[in-house]
Amino acid sequence: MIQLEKVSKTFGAGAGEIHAVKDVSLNIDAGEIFGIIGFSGAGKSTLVRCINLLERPTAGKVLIDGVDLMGLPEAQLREERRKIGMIFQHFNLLRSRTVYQNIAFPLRKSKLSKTEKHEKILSLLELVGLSDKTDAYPSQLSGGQKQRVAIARALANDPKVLLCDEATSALDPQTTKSILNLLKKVNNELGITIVLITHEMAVVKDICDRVAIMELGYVVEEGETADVFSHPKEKLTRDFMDTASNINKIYELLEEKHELTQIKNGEKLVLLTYSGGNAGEPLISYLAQKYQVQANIIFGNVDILKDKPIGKLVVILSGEAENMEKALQYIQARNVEMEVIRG
Ligand SMILES: Nc1ncnc2c1ncn2[C@@H]1O[C@H](COP(=O)(O)OP(=O)(O)OP(=O)(O)O)[C@@H](O)[C@H]1O
Repeated sequence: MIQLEKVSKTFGAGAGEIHAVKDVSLNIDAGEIFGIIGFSGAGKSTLVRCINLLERPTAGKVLIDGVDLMGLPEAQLREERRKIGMIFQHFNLLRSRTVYQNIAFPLRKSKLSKTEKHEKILSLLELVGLSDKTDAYPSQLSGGQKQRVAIARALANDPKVLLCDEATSALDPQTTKSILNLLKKVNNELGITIVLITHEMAVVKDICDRVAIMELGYVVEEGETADVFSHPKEKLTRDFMDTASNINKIYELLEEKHELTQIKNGEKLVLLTYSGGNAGEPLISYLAQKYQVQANIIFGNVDILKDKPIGKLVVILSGEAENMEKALQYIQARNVEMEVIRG
């Protein structure tokens, strides 16, 4: 549905040249929720703005349903753009207009009759749960309510795609959750493809089917959300995963040489990462039964990524040297990732 082919975007020229997006190729399928994650300055906003040509790529191609947007004359491009709605971090509502008028705004050039427009606006208000705020002004609304108005406005022209530029970054965690639920509903009930960019792992974890990770203008890793985060190839991906779990706490304890992390001669402190079915519990009892290797759990965390559990356990393993060796081999054969932190 959305194809980006070797898209690059450069700002400025000469010594001040900034390569915001470099050689990015992505295929986003119809009906999916696709996340683009990266730290500030990675190029996410620029890339997402290239999808509707709010930024014109310096090189590469943008195709929507096979139509090459960069080859279109202005009038036709405007038409194609109506298929792509967009919402922003700071909502961008018209402050001097009511909720109703904000949603009506993109319909001013629509071919719908006055009654059809009115009905459309009422149904959008119902969809986003703001039927009782028709005549309110943006200043009278909470952040979450403002974003709901922005979503209704973005859906007014029945787009096929909704681009979300840090749409929940200005919201508290509970409001974020409710906006993400609304986006899921929009995706499920209206079949709209959603591309969202965020620096928050929690957002990706909750709703993205697939994800791309950006760094310095490049997409450095991409794939199904649970796969990418259960077997991260890049350090950056691992860092994102860690921001959403308590795993960093264990690294702090290690740094402090906390007594929990102290090991005796012959012991090993290991981090086990498992995903999907290969849960930690039977593994640990098996190590004791079969190899007489004891596992003392000092930290545990389970994340649910798009319905798939990803667990992390930090354990101290102790036992006879020969048995330990076999136990470690067994762990790896079980497809549980193992990192020896100490020992
Ligand atoms: N219009 C512009 N003119 C010049 N440089 C720009 C412009 N827009 C973005 N940049 C630069 O391009 C780089 C990528 O910025 P971009 O906003 O795309 O990153 P981001 O990952 O979305 O970060 P953030 O979340 O902080 O917005 C940055 O170095 C930024 O300063």
